[in-house]
Amino acid sequence: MGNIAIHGFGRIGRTATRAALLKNMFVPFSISDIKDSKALASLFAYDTNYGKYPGHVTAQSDRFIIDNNEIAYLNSKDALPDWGALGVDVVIDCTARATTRSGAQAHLDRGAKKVLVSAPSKSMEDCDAILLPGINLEDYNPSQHHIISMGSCTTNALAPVVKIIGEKLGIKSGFFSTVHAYTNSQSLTDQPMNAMRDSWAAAENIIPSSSGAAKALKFIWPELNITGKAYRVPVRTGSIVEVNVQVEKSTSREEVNEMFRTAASSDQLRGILSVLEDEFSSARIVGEHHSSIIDLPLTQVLDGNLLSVAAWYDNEMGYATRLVEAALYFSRQ
Ligand SMILES: NC(=O)c1ccc[n+]([C@@H]2O[C@H](COP(=O)([O-])OP(=O)(O)OC[C@H]3O[C@@H](n4cnc5c(N)ncnc54)[C@H](O)[C@@H]3O)[C@@H](O)[C@H]2O)c1
Repeated sequence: MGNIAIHGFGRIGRTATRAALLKNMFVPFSISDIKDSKALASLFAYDTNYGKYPGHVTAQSDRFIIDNNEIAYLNSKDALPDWGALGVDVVIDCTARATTRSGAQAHLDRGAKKVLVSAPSKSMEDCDAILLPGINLEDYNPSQHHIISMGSCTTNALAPVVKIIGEKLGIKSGFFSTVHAYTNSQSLTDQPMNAMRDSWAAAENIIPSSSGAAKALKFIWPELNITGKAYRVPVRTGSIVEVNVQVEKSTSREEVNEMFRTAASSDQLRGILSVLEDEFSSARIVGEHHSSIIDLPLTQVLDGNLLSVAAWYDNEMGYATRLVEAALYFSRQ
């Protein structure tokens, strides 16, 4: 297995590290950020969304000690780490700065072999592939794919839904809307932001927003005719995407729900897709490692061909778990 580095130790970087360590997947070779290591260690140890890390966490200026693992801390305020000299193979970029090709290429120029971007790239030209666990990870081509985007948390929640409905019933066209927790890209109180709607207080508003999920899905299924948007709402994590599609083949609510039950226990989607039989709210899925959790009681079918399906996802933990699984996969190829 090659060395994996976490670059950007914010919500996704810390949650990915927690998932990698607690699921015994790997110990990151290094963690890098531009902030103080002690502050970052404190945030890792005591997390508002996931509670106290169940182990020992301390920091010095150049390292974290988590459990019995010493993990190098590289402050990259002035320059990116020299990945080649360090022997790092896969950099998971969780800073939002690698969504352009030049931002991601900077890691390759510093000697990394692969960059895994924790977001949708700005355009198809800004990455070599969009690869999602359970969907198309096996399309990874080590000689061609060096900058890999894993899409967004919403992409990963939507993809199993689109895959199953597409394969079993055929999708003519459709819309999705995700009701999404707020994130650090929004404002705590009102202030002008680049995206106008982000200018209003995140914990006090329902904020319509764009979603890059449809664009990322088109990389996987170029013929897919789906588009959608997001509504950012005042929860700290935990989101739900509703997909409304017209299907080719007439179906029933019972048939659709049975399709998802079967898919959730399939080899390809076990651990990625799950189903809820009972009625819950978003608190139910906070901390879940599955990245697409179908709320079966919400499934609706109108006139046989108009279908509505809702999938929950912990936008942090579900996505971060897929991210470390993907990084591990690339590091082993
Ligand atoms: N939060 C979510 O629910 C979520 C889900 C999926 C994907 N994402 C994506 O993941 C990325 C990170 O999101 P986040 O919510 O973790 O953001 P965040 O603001 O919590 O974390 C970003 C981290 O990157 C660090 N950073 C900034 N510039 C840096 C630099 N030049 N070098 C090193 N570190 C730097 C920051 O100090 C911070 O710790 C974004 O692209 C976001 O779209 C977020």
